[in-house]
Amino acid sequence: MNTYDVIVIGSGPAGNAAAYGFKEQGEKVAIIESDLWGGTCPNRGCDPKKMLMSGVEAQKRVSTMIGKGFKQVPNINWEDLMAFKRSYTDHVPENTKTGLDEAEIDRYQGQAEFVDAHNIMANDQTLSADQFLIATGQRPAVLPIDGSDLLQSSTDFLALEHLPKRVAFIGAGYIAFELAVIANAAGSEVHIIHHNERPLKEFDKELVDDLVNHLEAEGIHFHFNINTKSIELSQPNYKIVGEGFELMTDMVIGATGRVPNVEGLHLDRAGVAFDKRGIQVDEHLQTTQATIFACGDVLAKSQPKLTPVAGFEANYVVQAMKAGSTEKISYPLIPTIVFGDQRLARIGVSEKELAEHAKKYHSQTIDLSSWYTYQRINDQGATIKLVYDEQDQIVAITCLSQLADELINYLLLVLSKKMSHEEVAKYIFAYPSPASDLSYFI
Ligand SMILES: Cc1cc2nc3c(=O)[nH]c(=O)nc-3n(C[C@H](O)[C@H](O)[C@H](O)COP(=O)(O)OP(=O)(O)OC[C@H]3O[C@@H](n4cnc5c(N)ncnc54)[C@H](O)[C@@H]3O)c2cc1C
Ligand SMILES: NC(=O)c1ccc[n+]([C@@H]2O[C@H](COP(=O)([O-])OP(=O)(O)OC[C@H]3O[C@@H](n4cnc5c(N)ncnc54)[C@H](O)[C@@H]3O)[C@@H](O)[C@H]2O)c1
Repeated sequence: MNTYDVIVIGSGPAGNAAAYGFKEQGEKVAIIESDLWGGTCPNRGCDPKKMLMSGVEAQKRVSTMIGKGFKQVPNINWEDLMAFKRSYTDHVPENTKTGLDEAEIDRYQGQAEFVDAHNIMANDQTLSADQFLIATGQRPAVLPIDGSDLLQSSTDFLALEHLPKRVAFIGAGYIAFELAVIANAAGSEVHIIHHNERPLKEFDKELVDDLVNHLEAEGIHFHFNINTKSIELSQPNYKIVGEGFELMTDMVIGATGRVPNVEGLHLDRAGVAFDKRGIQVDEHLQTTQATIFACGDVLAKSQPKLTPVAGFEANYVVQAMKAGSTEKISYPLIPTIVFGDQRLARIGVSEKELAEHAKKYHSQTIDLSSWYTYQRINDQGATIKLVYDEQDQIVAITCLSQLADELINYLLLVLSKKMSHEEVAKYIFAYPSPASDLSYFI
């Protein structure tokens, strides 16, 4: 039987980063992956989505300049854009494997199943280790409705050879917004069906409403307060049925969240507790079994499920597992972005906290469209909202603009370092750029 110091389960951003970390610490390490090496982010998540989004960004930059030197909005050729995406994704599993091999981290392909707290099976082989790290991520949730087998997922969308004429998304979170923008820009008729009237509920309502208005003007159809009851196959199309609602479409994407990959692991045999949100861990990312830790999307934790969060936890857990005991994990500020031609980005105290203690906070919304940074790119929807506490300290910021993804990272540094206006004003930022506006916000 092959024996290791540590076995990592899952080769996504969490597991892969941790495996290298253990190796650098001089441990004998193995990693088990049941599907594509590299995990969700580079194969069927962030990275392929952003490759497709780059086509949208190029198109939308021209469309905001119509009448200002440009006459025509360019069409997106889906097949070519997909080939561009594949030029990256096709190499991810092989490159991931090569990297692990070069680092002398043993790889096993197969669904990992615990035998007990020190032994695991992968592809009929039993492996043993002193410690395990579970980093098995999440998969798309499937709505429990009639015809749920007809639902497709973000994974299917990101691999579409040909774009259907009509696409409907059920759910109005990150995935629906981002993929809807891509499909709409590439020429599909796009519908987003949501069960209440509050899409993207982790983001500021005022700016979400602005984003919805912008996307409606771009041609995306929103249907709020629709409880989807069933999906029917109406060859060759699909009929989505809700109360007093029917919609014909060519593809239905379920985008109602993601669920942790825990079932196949036989966690009960290893004494690892979990619930429907994921694996339970303490503040050292240790599970209910002392020798088994977990990190990344599979955790039952409230931190957003994002690639940089998975990487942060991986770095932490390598130290925690090696040292036996370290300080509790302490998360820095975590910025989040909904990508699109208009990007919605936020940082700081959660919308839930702001709503629950509304009296403690006050805010200011600034229309940035006439600021030179945004005027020069004709970004007419550019807005920033700053939320302050009773001491007038900034506690949360939401921005909506073509440059929000850049701006939020500068604001992350300013907020993390608790920089005052005077401190920000000491720096000379390159002009004109989103950074050169910083001292006017802070
Ligand atoms: C469409 C989409 C877009 C996204 N966009 C962004 C974005 O723009 N920015 C961002 O920060 N995040 C984004 N995310 C989230 C990001 O992809 C995840 O947060 C990140 O991949 C989590 O990493 P992980 O290693 O925890 O899990 P994963 O990347 O999911 O990796 C887990 C791995 O474990 C494997 N596995 C599962 N069970 C077993 C088992 N029993 N045995 C062996 N292996 C197993 C899986 O096959 C998988 O490869 C996006 C996600 C999706 C779906
Ligand atoms: N840009 C990014 O960072 C990015 C992009 C994509 C995905 N992600 C990650 O992937 C996760 C999953 O994304 P997601 O969009 O699937 O989940 P999500 O949790 O962001 O959104 C799911 C949405 O579906 C709605 N919903 C739930 N049940 C419904 C029903 N029966 N009918 C209609 N709507 C329903 C919810 O109210 C919610 O708005 C995200 O939370 C995030 O962690 C991140």
